[in-house]
Amino acid sequence: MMILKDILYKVTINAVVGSTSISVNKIEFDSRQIKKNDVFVAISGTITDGHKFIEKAIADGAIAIVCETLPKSLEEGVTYIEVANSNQALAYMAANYYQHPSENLKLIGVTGTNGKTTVTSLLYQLFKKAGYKVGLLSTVKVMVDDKTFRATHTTPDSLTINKYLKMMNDEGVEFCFMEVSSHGIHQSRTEGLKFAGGIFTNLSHDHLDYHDSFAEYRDVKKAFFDGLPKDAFALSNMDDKNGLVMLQNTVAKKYTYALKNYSDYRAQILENEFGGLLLKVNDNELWTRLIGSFNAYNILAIYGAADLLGLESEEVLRLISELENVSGRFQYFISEEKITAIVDYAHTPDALKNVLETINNIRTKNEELITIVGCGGDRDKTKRPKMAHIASALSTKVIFTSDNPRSEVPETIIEDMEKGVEPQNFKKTLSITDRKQAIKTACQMAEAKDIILIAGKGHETYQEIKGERFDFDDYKIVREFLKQLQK
Ligand SMILES: CC(=O)N[C@H]1[C@@H](OP(=O)(O)OP(=O)(O)OC[C@H]2O[C@@H](n3ccc(=O)[nH]c3=O)[C@H](O)[C@@H]2O)O[C@H](CO)[C@@H](O)[C@@H]1O[C@H](C)C(=O)N[C@@H](C)C(=O)N[C@H](CCC(=O)O)C(=O)O
Ligand SMILES: Nc1ncnc2c1ncn2[C@@H]1O[C@H](COP(=O)(O)OP(=O)(O)OP(=O)(O)O)[C@@H](O)[C@H]1O
Repeated sequence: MMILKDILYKVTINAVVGSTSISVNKIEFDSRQIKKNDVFVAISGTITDGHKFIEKAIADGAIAIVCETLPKSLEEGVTYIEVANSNQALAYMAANYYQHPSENLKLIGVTGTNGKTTVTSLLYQLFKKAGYKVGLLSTVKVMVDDKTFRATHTTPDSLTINKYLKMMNDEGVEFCFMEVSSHGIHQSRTEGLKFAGGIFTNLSHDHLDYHDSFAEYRDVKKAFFDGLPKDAFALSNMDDKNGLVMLQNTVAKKYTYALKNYSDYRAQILENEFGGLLLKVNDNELWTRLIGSFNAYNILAIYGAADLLGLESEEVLRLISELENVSGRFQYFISEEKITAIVDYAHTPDALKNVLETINNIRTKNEELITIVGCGGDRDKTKRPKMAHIASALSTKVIFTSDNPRSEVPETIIEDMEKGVEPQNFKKTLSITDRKQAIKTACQMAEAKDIILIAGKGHETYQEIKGERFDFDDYKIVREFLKQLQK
């Protein structure tokens, strides 16, 4: 139980009806979760409006309502708080309710289009190896030191974030690495948190189904850096054309990393092969099992962050060489028949291009590259032809297939993709709606030394069709087919 007044600290309040000295049990923003003496925060969402459920919340026991517009008729005995922004109010209320857990550890936020999961997960691994108690809030999973929890979002809602951070406090966690998505920033999920550092990976075409324009998407990311406190660090990628923009208005201490441009943390790729990367980082040689030039950026960001967080440079170099790739991120194996199968989460044009270029830089001319790729339903349609264009231009064969069609007809998504294929590349492409069948066909087509890339789903273990999730694991399926095909 907490006093409502205390939970409202720092919330921008327009009007109060009733007493704020009442005891409330917990905070909820979903009327379906309301129990007796809870406070209900009404949020106007993308599908519906929480304000429609105020009456229901009261009927189910809510004792206080936080909303942007007061209902026409007010219930006796219920406290109403009119706020400027419910999402923001929720974020401050969550931090107050859980006693500001972000202030009791070093919280590092990683934002950008690609690389968030890789950078946060590797930082988690690195700090664990260095002997610390560590937390992780990522798309793949949430870790409270050694305890694993299922992730529902890249950046969960503010109540969930604070709940996990409080658990981390209770476990004695010193560092927490969290992914900060543009949806998360836009919906104020990270507001009221005290960050000790922010890392920018890169910015490319993504989420234009949600944000109105690229400029808005960029400014949302920038807002995260604008909000960092003075004693935090802001570490940005100078090889990305928006790297400087991120640092423009922040009061945090600014640091940079790059492969091509002048920066605080610099790297040069000395070797790039299927076994890993050899880098020269600020005059030291660094070996990593991670593959591909984009991972040189991730490694550099990790190196910089570890340095800024006080880890000793030599130890960091040693520990980085022990890091394992994140599940579903360039996860690969080589079959008995010497066919290489790679599963990668690349589901944006940029990420797909990176992965394909990485493979093409490593493979020889007589090794074929068969790519299996699809695009999600109910999401940004403009990336469909772009991804098909990239896949068909950079592979020897391509199979277009389904990737979480959701409420859409999968064949229509594939047709949208096919529009991006240039005429001279048509003969390389094939469309097989059923993803399992597409993987099987690729396995049958492949010969020794060929490479199969299955892009888009990475660590996901389901296929989402018409609101239902069916078991589906690219890595498991390709392994089984390649095993069956062994002669
Ligand atoms: C588009 C989007 O971001 N939606 C998020 C948003 O929900 P919403 O705005 O759609 O909510 P809504 O359904 O309109 O409902 C409005 C309000 O009414 C309430 N309600 C609703 C029904 C009811 O009976 N009673 C009730 O009180 C809801 O609890 C909500 O508070 O707020 C919810 C609570 O925080 C999120 O769970 C939800 O994420 C949905 C599930 C989602 O898919 N989000 C994705 C797009 C997302 O956030 N992705 C990013 C990463 C993307 C990436 O980088 O790939 C992420 O950080 O995960
Ligand atoms: N620094 C990078 N630059 C470009 N591409 C990258 C980078 N790091 C990873 N990728 C590619 O993007 C894919 C997604 O990587 P990762 O999961 O780390 O990104 P993310 O930002 O967490 O994306 P999401 O929020 O959608 O999970 C990887 O599988 C890889 O192909």
